[in-house]
Amino acid sequence: MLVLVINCGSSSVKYQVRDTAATGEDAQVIAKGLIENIGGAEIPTHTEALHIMAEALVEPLHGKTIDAIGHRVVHGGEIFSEPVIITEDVITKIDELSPLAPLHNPAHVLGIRAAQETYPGVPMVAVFDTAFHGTMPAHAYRYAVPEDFYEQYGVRRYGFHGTSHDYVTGIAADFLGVERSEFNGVIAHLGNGASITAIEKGACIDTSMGYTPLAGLIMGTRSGDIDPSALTSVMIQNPEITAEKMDTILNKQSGLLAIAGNNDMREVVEAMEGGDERAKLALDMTSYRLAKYIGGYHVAVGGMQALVFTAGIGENSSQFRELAISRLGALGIKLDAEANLVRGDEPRVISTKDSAIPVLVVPTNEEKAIAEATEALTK
Ligand SMILES: Nc1ncnc2c1ncn2[C@@H]1O[C@H](COP(=O)(O)OP(=O)(O)O)[C@@H](O)[C@H]1O
Ligand SMILES: CC(=O)OP(=O)(O)O
Ligand SMILES: [Mg+2]
Repeated sequence: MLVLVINCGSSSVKYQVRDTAATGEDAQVIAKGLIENIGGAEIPTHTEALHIMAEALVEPLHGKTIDAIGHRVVHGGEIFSEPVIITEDVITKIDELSPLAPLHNPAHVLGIRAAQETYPGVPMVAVFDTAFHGTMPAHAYRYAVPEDFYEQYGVRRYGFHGTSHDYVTGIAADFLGVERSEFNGVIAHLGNGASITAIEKGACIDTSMGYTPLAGLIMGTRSGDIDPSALTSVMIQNPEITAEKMDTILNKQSGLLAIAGNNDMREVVEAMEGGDERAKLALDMTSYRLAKYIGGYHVAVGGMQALVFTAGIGENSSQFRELAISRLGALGIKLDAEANLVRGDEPRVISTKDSAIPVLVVPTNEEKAIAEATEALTK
């Protein structure tokens, strides 16, 4: 089956056409691309972006047609606990969840509408980042604020990157030769956005992102956890900082960017190695925060059988992994410095044989997971 996977961001569209029947990643990926700067003069809306994508796909498709389209949707609220066929009602609900993911959901709706125009009649599926986290118990997802916040505004922890955490959990259990339903682990998805998930018996019982993808770990441009009173205090002292401005500051002008002056992990590591103090502080803060979460989730899952790194930084930055793992001595975790330098697309162990808990690197593949979910609902 030929599945077009679309990940519509606010100003970009990432896409892949995958042949789910082919064997191996290289054979499955028929075409992929990234269209940026939507909203500018050349590509004013998602409709034009999808036209550009459709044009770019004509040649690699060789006259074959797309059988189904899978859309990554960041927020499914409490409504969607698994992938669904997209209907008018589903689009309305994704739109209604926009206050919970103002950067993401409105773009998804535009992308779905544009895909309907560009590929009329092709069945479409929405795959939600939040869905995998639906198994969290109330003591993990509730916040200790008045009941009304939850009842009226849906204020609770939802969690994100679920497609990745789910996929990586399955691969890690397989790799360790453990039944997924018996697997307890901690998965660190470290990309531009970063989140960590506590896995008990193969399911999510806690995760670091919250009501929005701002919470938890320190990320490229997002602050992660911060005392909310600090923000209200700053806003009271400086009324020019409106709620909208504060939201932008915390999501786009914080994290590594705020402390190190750069949000690209490669460049921050390079700067630290060159003696840059700001870069060093930023990496110390980021790895310390991560290590605290790992310790906490080790307790939450009743003792992890493995710690797993994935996504852009988790898969590629041996330096950042080393910084984080060097803080985990209390858990008896020991890094194998040589294994940590090995690169590749396969799951691998980066801890020593006598490490109390194995540490793995497992490459994620959200597009593959979305294509498979789309196929399952449309074939
Ligand atoms: N070779 C590498 N070494 C260190 N960091 C890397 C490397 N490749 C990518 N990264 C980092 O991965 C992050 C992007 O991760 P990715 O999972 O692609 O994010 P997203 O999907 O959210 O755009 C960036 O911080 C980038 O610096
Ligand atoms: C939900 C989220 O943080 O997504 P991304 O990592 O793609 O920004
Ligand atoms: Mg990502």
